[in-house]
Amino acid sequence: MRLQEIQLVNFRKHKELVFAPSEAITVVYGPNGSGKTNILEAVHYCTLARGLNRSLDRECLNFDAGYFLLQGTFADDRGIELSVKVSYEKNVEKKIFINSDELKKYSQLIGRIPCVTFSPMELSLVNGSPQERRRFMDNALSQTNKSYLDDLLQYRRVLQQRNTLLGAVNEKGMDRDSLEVWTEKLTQLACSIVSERLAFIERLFVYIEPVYEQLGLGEVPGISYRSAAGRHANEIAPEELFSFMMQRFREIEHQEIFRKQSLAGPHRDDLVFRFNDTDVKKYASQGQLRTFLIAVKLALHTLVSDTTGERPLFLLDDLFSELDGTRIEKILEQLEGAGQSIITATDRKDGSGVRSVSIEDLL
Ligand SMILES: Nc1ncnc2c1ncn2[C@@H]1O[C@H](COP(=O)(O)OP(=O)(O)OP(=O)(O)O)[C@@H](O)[C@H]1O
Repeated sequence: MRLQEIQLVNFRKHKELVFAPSEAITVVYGPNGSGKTNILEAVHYCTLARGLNRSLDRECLNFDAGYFLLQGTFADDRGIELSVKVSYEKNVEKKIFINSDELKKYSQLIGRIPCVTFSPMELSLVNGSPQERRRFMDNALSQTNKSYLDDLLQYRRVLQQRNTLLGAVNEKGMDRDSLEVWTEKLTQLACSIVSERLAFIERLFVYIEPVYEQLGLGEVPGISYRSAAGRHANEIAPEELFSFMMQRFREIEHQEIFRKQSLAGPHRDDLVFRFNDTDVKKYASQGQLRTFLIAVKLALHTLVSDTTGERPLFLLDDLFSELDGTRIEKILEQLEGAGQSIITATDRKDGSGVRSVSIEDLL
């Protein structure tokens, strides 16, 4: 998948801007605060119906404007074009159109234009809270697996119902039989989510290893799933997962009623990233942390590409900072074979397959 052209009207800093990247690597360079990330964010809107780093629609509206409009033209690897329009008016829900047809739900856009991002804010995936890592798995899986997204949305609804019920048992002494029904429902969905996540992590690791090998830095990555259900879920046979989780819920029922919330399940699970057999979060340097995140994203890019048959768009914000020259060259070498990448940086970068575009020339 590649972006042919995008037009921005009243989006963030840009009143009007047209950007047409090259088919391989484009580096958009310029001073801090000149609006480079704003362009990546606009592309991200057209692929995932939202801005980068969970920004709100109204935050993306230019300070002096009452609406913003984005129009992107994409072409898949077979050359079939797809146009996406996102329009937002102050205090009104945004509208998204694919080839002029308005989408009923934003989730209909997910997966149509596969996209992988790297942004310094995403370093929290490696060194931040478990929620960030769960979000990473959920976003990645939702792009490639529609039934995962359905299960996840249903799981969230059931979780809410069960938490309400736990509250009712606690406060009003409600009968626990109905709790058992909701525990079963929750466990069924939890099992499919955890199984999909485990398979995803296993596959992702298969892709991370060669990325690190090609980087040739002598650093060895590792990744594992940590289940709030007690022990490493990847040690449990899939057919035993349901009874294992049900048993776990029985064990913690008193605690759950006391706290009025569900204390086990995929909404509490985590990932552990390792590096040379130590926890990345605790021992990696800034540059190593960034390299780890980039390696995860390069691996994800290949995984999505192999799963969907379509090479995702690669959006990389502020890619080069805190990386030494060797790391930058090695990463660019890997991006060369990855389809279209759009990178932002403060300085121009020249090299094979790389086109540098000054932000000033776009304004
Ligand atoms: N809604 C908005 N309306 C107008 N200007 C905005 C809006 N949101 C952000 N900006 C401006 O956009 C600029 C930031 O743009 P952006 O993050 O794209 O910069 P950048 O070139 O990527 O910078 P850096 O190199 O520091 O990452 C800031 O000057 C900010 O004030």
